[in-house]
Amino acid sequence: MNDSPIIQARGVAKRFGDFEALAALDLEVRKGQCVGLLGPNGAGKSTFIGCLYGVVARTGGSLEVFGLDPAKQARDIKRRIGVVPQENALDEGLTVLENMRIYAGFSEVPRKTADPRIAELLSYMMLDAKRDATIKTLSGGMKRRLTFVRALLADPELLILDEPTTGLDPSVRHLLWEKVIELRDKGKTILVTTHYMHEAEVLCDQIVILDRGKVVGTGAPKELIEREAPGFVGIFPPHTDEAIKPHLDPSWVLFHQGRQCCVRAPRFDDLLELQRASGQTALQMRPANLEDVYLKLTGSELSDDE
Ligand SMILES: Nc1ncnc2c1ncn2[C@@H]1O[C@H](COP(=O)(O)OP(=O)(O)OP(=O)(O)O)[C@@H](O)[C@H]1O
Repeated sequence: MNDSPIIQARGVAKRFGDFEALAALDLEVRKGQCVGLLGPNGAGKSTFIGCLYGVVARTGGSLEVFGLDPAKQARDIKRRIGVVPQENALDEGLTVLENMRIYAGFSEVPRKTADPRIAELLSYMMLDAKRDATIKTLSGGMKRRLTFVRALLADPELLILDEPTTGLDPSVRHLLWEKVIELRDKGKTILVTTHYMHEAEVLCDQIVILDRGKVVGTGAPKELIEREAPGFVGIFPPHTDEAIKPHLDPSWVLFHQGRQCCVRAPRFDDLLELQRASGQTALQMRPANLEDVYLKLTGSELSDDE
């Protein structure tokens, strides 16, 4: 069995003039993995996706997708990738079916199989009743569902989802998650960018966190939490820092989320003791999660002495 990686990036760099959008990015994605690429706006996620797809020319490093170089063999790679871009890019004046047919043509789906495949996918995403509706009459959630199944037309080996659920209501988000999990369980390889940490925890078995073009953290969600931000977080109301600070153990971490004052401590009981000693009541106490890791690694977690 060929178990070479689907994506192998070594030291991938991209400069736009003097600006370094990606600096020496290493990433390996194996068949059947769902890998999440996280990072603040401008971290370089879309630039990397562009490099994979051959639309952005990297300026350094080596990159292979299915063992091929996107700088030289983009066409062969594109044929095997399905992309859900940040913007839906549907033709608003045409119907659902017309959009799917046009895309089937781009994706080189043979004419004979295109219509049955389109029918199957519209039904898969519960869009069959909208087959003849014009795109401009669809809701945002329907357009996103259509963009999602459009990416599946050629039954791609690798699916790239660029912020697939941004701005969607929770019911559509959950539907898309269900479908991504189904595809992952069937052995599809998936690369997803997202700003939703919970989405990354639900979908991804590996996470890569980028900040200003550099990898700042990588691992399975649970591993990352254990390594970077273990324990429990108490979220206290604004302006409670002064009351809390004298009661902190040096090993605990004080940081801010907006104006709220947060404390991460190893044990839940530590937070109960902190409440008692400081006379402050936490708004919420919860196990640390990927958001805590993200805030720490991308520099948003301000420690006491910063
Ligand atoms: N064609 C370009 N010319 C100059 N700079 C660019 C170009 N494309 C991207 N950049 C810059 O490269 C950096 C990385 O951008 P990129 O779109 O990859 O970030 P991102 O992580 O995808 O952000 P977002 O979450 O907002 O989509 C940004 O500072 C962006 O302004």
